[in-house]
Amino acid sequence: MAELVFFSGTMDCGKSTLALQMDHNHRARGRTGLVLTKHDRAGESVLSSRLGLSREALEVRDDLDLWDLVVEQATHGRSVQYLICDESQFYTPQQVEQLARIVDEMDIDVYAFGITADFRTELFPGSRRLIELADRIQVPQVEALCWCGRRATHNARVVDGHMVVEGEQVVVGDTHDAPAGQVEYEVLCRRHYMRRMTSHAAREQAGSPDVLPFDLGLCPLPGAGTRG
Ligand SMILES: Nc1ncnc2c1ncn2[C@@H]1O[C@H](COP(=O)(O)OP(=O)(O)O)[C@@H](O)[C@H]1O
Ligand SMILES: Cc1cn([C@H]2C[C@H](O)[C@@H](COP(=O)(O)O)O2)c(=O)[nH]c1=O
Repeated sequence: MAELVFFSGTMDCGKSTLALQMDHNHRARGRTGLVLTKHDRAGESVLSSRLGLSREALEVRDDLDLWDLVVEQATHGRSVQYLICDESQFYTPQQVEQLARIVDEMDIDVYAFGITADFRTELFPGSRRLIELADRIQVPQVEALCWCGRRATHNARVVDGHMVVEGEQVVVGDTHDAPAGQVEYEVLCRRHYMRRMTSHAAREQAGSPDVLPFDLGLCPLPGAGTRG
């Protein structure tokens, strides 16, 4: 029986890599599917992973009806046995409902990949609907880590090293250093998310003669790589 599976984790935990691997494995066994994405960092109509792999993908625009898309493929004699849906946090709730219908009424497997919450810890509307409707929610095996060494659970938005908690929900970006004044992201454990303690802020505090180690949450200095 087909399933709607939501592979969900923080940024940079390997979701897009897994999406590409799953597509590869299905295709290697002669199955035919569609690969979709929305607002990938690498640009339009591409699904890219930080490991360097990428492939062409169908860009999901807000007005795209995913049910109609699959029906149209079938009408043209193209068999669809699975869907890979990356960056699914950006899909509309209606599109997620269309995915569930595709699973139930067409018996097609749908594998969705995405982050659950934004930089304010609020659920993206698409992710909320996926959590509500998915047969299974699966956490990728590779953990992204906070600078302190703990498992990262939150996505922080950072500008010039400082965490921001206000702004547009959607700003496409990466976890690498961004040019001055531009948005980048850093994954943090909850403790450091709550304290707004990015790696940059922790380094600044550690350098200050006024700060005791306790102020860093008994954590080692950034880069030390052990848990506090
Ligand atoms: N140079 C590298 N060598 C090995 N693994 C890497 C390298 N760069 C990135 N990665 C892996 O890729 C993961 C990010 O993969 P990606 O699929 O882009 O993540 P996501 O889609 O969840 O944001 C990192 O957590 C890391 O495990
Ligand atoms: C937290 C957060 C993230 N985004 C954007 C940033 C990236 O373009 C994607 C996540 O991609 P990844 O493959 O999981 O790294 O989402 C955003 O727009 N708003 C946010 O709050």
